Amino acid sequence: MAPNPRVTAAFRAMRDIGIKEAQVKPVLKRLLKLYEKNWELIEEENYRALADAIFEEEDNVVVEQKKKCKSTDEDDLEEEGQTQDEPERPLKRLRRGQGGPGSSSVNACNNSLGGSPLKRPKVEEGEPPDPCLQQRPQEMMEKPQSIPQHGTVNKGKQPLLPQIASPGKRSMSERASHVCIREPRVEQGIVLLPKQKVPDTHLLIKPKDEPFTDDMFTEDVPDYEVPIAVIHPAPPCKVGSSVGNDSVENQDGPEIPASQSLAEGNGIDGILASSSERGTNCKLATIPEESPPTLEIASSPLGEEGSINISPTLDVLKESSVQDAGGNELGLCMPSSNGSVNIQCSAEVAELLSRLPTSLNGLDGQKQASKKIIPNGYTESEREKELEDPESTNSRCLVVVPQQKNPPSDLRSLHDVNDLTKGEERVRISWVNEINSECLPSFKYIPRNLIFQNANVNFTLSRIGDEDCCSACLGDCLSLSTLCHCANTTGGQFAYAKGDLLREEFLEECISMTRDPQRHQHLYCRECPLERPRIDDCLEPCKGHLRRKYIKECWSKCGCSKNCGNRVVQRGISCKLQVFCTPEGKGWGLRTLEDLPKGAFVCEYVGEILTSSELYERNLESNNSGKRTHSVLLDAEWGSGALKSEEALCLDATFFGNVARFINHRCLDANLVEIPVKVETPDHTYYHFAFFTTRVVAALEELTWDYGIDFDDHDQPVKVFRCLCGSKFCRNMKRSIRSRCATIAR
Ligand SMILES: C[S@@+](CC[C@H](N)C(=O)[O-])C[C@H]1O[C@@H](n2cnc3c(N)ncnc32)[C@H](O)[C@@H]1O
Repeated sequence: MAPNPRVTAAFRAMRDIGIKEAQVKPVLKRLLKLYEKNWELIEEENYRALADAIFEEEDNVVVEQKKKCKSTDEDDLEEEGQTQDEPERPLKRLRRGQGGPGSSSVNACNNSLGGSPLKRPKVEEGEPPDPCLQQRPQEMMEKPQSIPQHGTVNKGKQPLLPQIASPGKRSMSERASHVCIREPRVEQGIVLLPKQKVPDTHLLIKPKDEPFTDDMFTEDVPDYEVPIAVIHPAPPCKVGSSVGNDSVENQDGPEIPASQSLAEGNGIDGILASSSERGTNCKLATIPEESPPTLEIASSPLGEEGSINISPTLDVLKESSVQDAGGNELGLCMPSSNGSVNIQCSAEVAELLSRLPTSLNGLDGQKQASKKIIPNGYTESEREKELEDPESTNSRCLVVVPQQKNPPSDLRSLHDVNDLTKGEERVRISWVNEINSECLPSFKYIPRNLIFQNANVNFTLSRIGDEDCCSACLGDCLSLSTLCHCANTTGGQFAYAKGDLLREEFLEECISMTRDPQRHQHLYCRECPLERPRIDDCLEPCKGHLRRKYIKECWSKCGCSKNCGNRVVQRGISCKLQVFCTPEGKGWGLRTLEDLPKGAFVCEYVGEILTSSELYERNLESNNSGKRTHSVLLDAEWGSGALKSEEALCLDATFFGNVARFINHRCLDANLVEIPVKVETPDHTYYHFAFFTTRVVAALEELTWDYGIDFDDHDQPVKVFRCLCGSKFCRNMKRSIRSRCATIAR
């Protein structure tokens, strides 16, 4: 009998992700029985249910084997070490927890299974982390403190990376706003080694465990969490098209005249009202065919419509098309009175748009060349002044935002399709929606972090000692025969090699920290800012912080030139990027329009600098109003014991941010890695959060980073989105089968 083509296809799909037929067969049989031969359930999402079930099965085998392997000795650890050295095996991170004494037996068991992908380490509750891999709190703290007992008090959660903070509620919508949750669950039988968690700094009341249910897969609930950035403030009408993006040196620096944005006028364009208006509430004008070639564009911050005449006829708008850098046809989202519509637009139209009055196209910053700006945004004169007068520092890199808790809800903005940065960056960054009629969410584009209010970020020159700068250097520090002081932070070598790329060795170390944090040192705070007393006034022990590698760039006090090879992040974005609507349903994403080499700087995560308390307050407010925030916790060098709760800093890009707010998550094998960068201050609490490529990235590839979410963590304070990253190492895959089985069992 001829083999059932559906069976053959299933085998093929599994083979593609490295699963053998022998493994597939029994599971497939069981699934068919379970689903009453409903093949659709098995086939959808590229056999996700099948893959999940196979992994589930493997896990069960691991548990079984683990019981038998309790007595495994240190040889197993060595064996694991070898396994972890395998090149390009990004699933390492999924084995987190391996390597400790308590886990060695597990490793042996896992290894004996032949290293099937997507294996999750099983960890014994209460087992301590590997002393070789972690620096104990006793060693790190001024006063000794007992090691947090994982799986007991601490529940094994340990923050590892700068994370995105979470709000206090757990409704699905609120969960969407918290991107980087590194909080792997601790469950019976799971080894507790350095954990990935984004501790919930901002919760007064810690939500109870909430098991995953199938609710997120039902019809009445969005299939995945609606992206934060898309949901929050409602968009005004926007012109949505792209003509690719030109790389333009912005000679004028970041200063943009108040007149340039369509929505400017109230000082904080980009901040919109309610999230519910998103996507449907664009104030758009329908243009009947016979109507004159005038496009009505809602342009005022308050929503009044400003009328601008554009010469092309509607026919041009409707019949032509514009192509992006990849030659794809691009849609142009034009105004209409009954909602946003996608109209094909010609390159001429796109060109016309770029020739709109500068007050409308946001590009007039480029025409003003009155001041000479050095790449980090300082004018020469400002820099000189800063050197003369230490008190006058901080002037450019950080600006104190006028007090403004939440932006007024009646302000609107347009994002220029040719350059959503409005000339704030050295390059233009376009945006395009080839999928639907959604416009970009509203936010104010800022190229550098801004202090919101209370963040204690101190840039005074006097705090930078001679050992922290290279005042005697000239030109390019990377070309010097002897290394200058600025290489000290990075172990006597600069992080960068020639050509603005990271040194391979340095980059690999950073990638390893992200993908396999258990192998790296952790620090423990005496009083962890993330564990500040909540409602019960009881300070929980620190769960540990990954001691990350830093880049330390030359800065204002250094004598080298602005083109010094050790100044990369501070010069800003230089590659061609584009924000686009992802076809997979992840909302907006960021892609490169040119090939990028490995180790290249892409962009920083820019936002408002808040203390964790401020973010906490903001999240509370947001939760009440249904808005969302997305934020990154700056915790790369905590653990000295000196950091107080209110000093813990975060970046929130919800209202003010740059392109990084559009970077989506990808499990494990993301093409970007985040690295802390010190530019203006030796402070450990503040640094830049910069993204570099982990490999060569081809033009038009989406740029992604691993938020560090543990999709299996039932104890996570927020319900994370349903991951659509498409990685074969996706940590979210297993969830779907569980919820399906739960549904069927009911
Ligand atoms: C920082 S935003 C990234 C940009 C976002 N896609 C947007 O449209 O603004 C994070 C949100 O994007 C969505 N997202 C990111 N990565 C995703 C993924 N792998 N699968 C599904 N949704 C994802 C989630 O809704 C998440 O809360």
